[in-house]
Amino acid sequence: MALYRRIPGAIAVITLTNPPVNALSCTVREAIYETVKRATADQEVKAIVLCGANGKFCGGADIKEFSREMRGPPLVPMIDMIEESEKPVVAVIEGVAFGGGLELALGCHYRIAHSGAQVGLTEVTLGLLPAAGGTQRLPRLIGVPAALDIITTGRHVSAQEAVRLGIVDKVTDSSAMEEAIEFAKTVAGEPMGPRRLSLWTAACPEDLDSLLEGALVRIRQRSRGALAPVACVQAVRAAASLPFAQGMKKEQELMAYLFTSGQARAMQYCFFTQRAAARWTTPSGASWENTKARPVRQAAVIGLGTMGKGIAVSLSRAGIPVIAVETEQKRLKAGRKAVNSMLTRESQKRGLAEAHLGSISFTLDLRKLRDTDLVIEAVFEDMALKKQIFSKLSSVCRPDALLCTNTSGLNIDEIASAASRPELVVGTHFFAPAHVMKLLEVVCGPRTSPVAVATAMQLAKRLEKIGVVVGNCSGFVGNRMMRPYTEQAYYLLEEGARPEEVDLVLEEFGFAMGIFRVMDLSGLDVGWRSRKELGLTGPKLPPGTEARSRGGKRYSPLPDILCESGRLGQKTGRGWYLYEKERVATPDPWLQSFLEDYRSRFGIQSRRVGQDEILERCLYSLINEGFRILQEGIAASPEDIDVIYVSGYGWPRHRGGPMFYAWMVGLPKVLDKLEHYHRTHPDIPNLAPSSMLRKLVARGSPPVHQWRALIQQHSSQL
Ligand SMILES: C[C@H](O)[C@H](C)C(=O)SCCNC(=O)CCNC(=O)[C@H](O)C(C)(C)COP(=O)([O-])OP(=O)([O-])OC[C@H]1O[C@@H](n2cnc3c(N)ncnc32)[C@H](O)[C@@H]1OP(=O)([O-])[O-]
Repeated sequence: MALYRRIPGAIAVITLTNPPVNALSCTVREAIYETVKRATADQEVKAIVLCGANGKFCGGADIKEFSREMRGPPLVPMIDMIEESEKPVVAVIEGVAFGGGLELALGCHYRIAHSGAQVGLTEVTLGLLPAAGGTQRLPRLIGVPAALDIITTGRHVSAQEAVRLGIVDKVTDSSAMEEAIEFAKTVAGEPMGPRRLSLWTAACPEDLDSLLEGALVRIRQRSRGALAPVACVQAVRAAASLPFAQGMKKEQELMAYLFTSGQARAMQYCFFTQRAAARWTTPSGASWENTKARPVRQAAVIGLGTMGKGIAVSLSRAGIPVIAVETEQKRLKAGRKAVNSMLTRESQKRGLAEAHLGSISFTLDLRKLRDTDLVIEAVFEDMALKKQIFSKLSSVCRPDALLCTNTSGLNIDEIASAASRPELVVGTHFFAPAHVMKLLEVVCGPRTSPVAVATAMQLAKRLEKIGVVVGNCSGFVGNRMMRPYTEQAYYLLEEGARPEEVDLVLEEFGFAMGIFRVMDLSGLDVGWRSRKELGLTGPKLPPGTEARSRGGKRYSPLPDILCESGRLGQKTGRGWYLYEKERVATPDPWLQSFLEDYRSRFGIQSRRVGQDEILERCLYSLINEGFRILQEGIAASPEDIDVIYVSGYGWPRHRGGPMFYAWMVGLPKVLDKLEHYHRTHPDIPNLAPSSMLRKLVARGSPPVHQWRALIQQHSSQL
């Protein structure tokens, strides 16, 4: 809908009305055509003001319409009609002007923004490109370099930066509407020719080719294999080198190619599943709709290690006062110093005023937590230590305080058994660095109450994180699926592959980093500690245990041997790679001869391992574990698993997520390959296809959004 009204001063006001974000649905487009025609035809109207209802200008084209047959009037001629108006059209940008919303504003002759507004051509984040003239008008308005950056990244641009770049003509702290109306009166009657961007020429640097080549290099580093950003570069090249009409033709051609691509489907799937994750439910019937979260006015963090520091900064950044607790003065002092410098960097980076930050106090005294609403324990991954802390917290905290643990895989219910109110114990699994990573696994134990889940999910939203509710099992969802993936990587090395070969395949697939480079970055000792905790190596391993078998299952001692020899990754300059120059991984000849010795020691015949096998064994074993997790009800839906992997484990967005990817590849193929690899490696039981996968194939591989209904027939642990 678009409302039309006349106001004094010969002004017509057109208001886009399509909550919640005034998306340019078919109905809205029809209404814009109608109202703009009416205003331009009305002799008494001297200027037009275009705005959006509910404090938002426009969230762009209606993404929900993309999976349906497109109906209604197209956007491009609609925007051309506005641009061709002889009467000035002034856009009032409040809240957001994203994608087609900004393109609509670029068709207007003037743009007035509120200081809190954000603009952007975000289509690339949906696997598309700006296809309503954005790739042609924005470079003409602000020049090729700035437009190239905004279009290829899809980043949100603040009003302050937008006026600096010239995207908007004016920014106001007061009413942008009133400002726009007064402004419209001042330009009424002026010729609009000079304000039509399609008639402008895009300012571009001498060496356009190296600018565009530079952008392509950054795209390859940032999102290897993604089609949309590359198409964006081609469209901007057209803006810099072709007349408007030809440039528009190029834009449309590129959009037609992207619109039906699997990558666009995958990225739009990510858009909606990320939002759906907030609509959590549990089999008990508790859900985001019927369970009220408790207020969190003050929080506490126990332990100022790597995770604790990041969690404290996230809470403070959200304006929540924090009490940070440590056990020793030395660690407290170091923690305080680190947290304060992280906060300073954060507030500078985000332009956050000191006033916005929640205060942080540091203490050795747990009793200071008596009035705290929520405590997050982030100490060493040791069950006994965590239980000790939860027992102490039960005696000092208010009986209704929420007790959260940041464990990355220990049993939530066992930790809860040490607390006087196990129903208020919930897992809040942050990802390193905790003040950067978006994902928060909210882990439910069998006794965790709905109010605890609701409060933790509300906290996730407040911290601008993506909360996903998962059940309680070793490694929860994310880390549990990483285990078979990592094990396969080790087995591939045993059988003849090299770390750089495995990593290349995974990076070509779209991961920013392959598994061996990731392990070297986070430190091989992290996995070593949890294998020791699980008794797979180290002091808990029964003497005489076969080197390459645990409980009748294949086991690779490769990473243990590296750790025992002090090769812990980047932090020791050696791991799976050599790091002579800081952070630059180079293949290590030592590792090559070590692997050859290892294979001959265990009588393993080395062979050339193909790229397909590397990809399939790593990804399909991870996906298979995902099906087991769905089967056991540890995750409520495949969509939740995909959100976890895309927002917490670097799974490339243009691949949708592991479960969506499996469906795109074809479930019968995944099943077939798993059966093949399991036959070849019967000592790796987690290669055996899960019954959920078999069931879905037997049911004709229904689309991902239909799996949930099938899963609910199984038992849920949520
Ligand atoms: C031709 C042209 O070149 C091309 C081709 C295009 O234009 S392509 C389109 C380009 N547009 C975008 O990339 C902007 C996408 N949206 C956002 O970034 C955010 O939504 C937001 C605007 C910053 C608001 O954030 P929010 O946190 O306040 O609320 P929310 O929870 O995110 O959203 C609230 C509800 O609105 C829904 N929604 C948001 N934007 C939508 C859109 N463009 N189309 C359809 N639904 C949309 C969303 O699914 C959710 O629904 P539900 O879950 O409640 O059922």
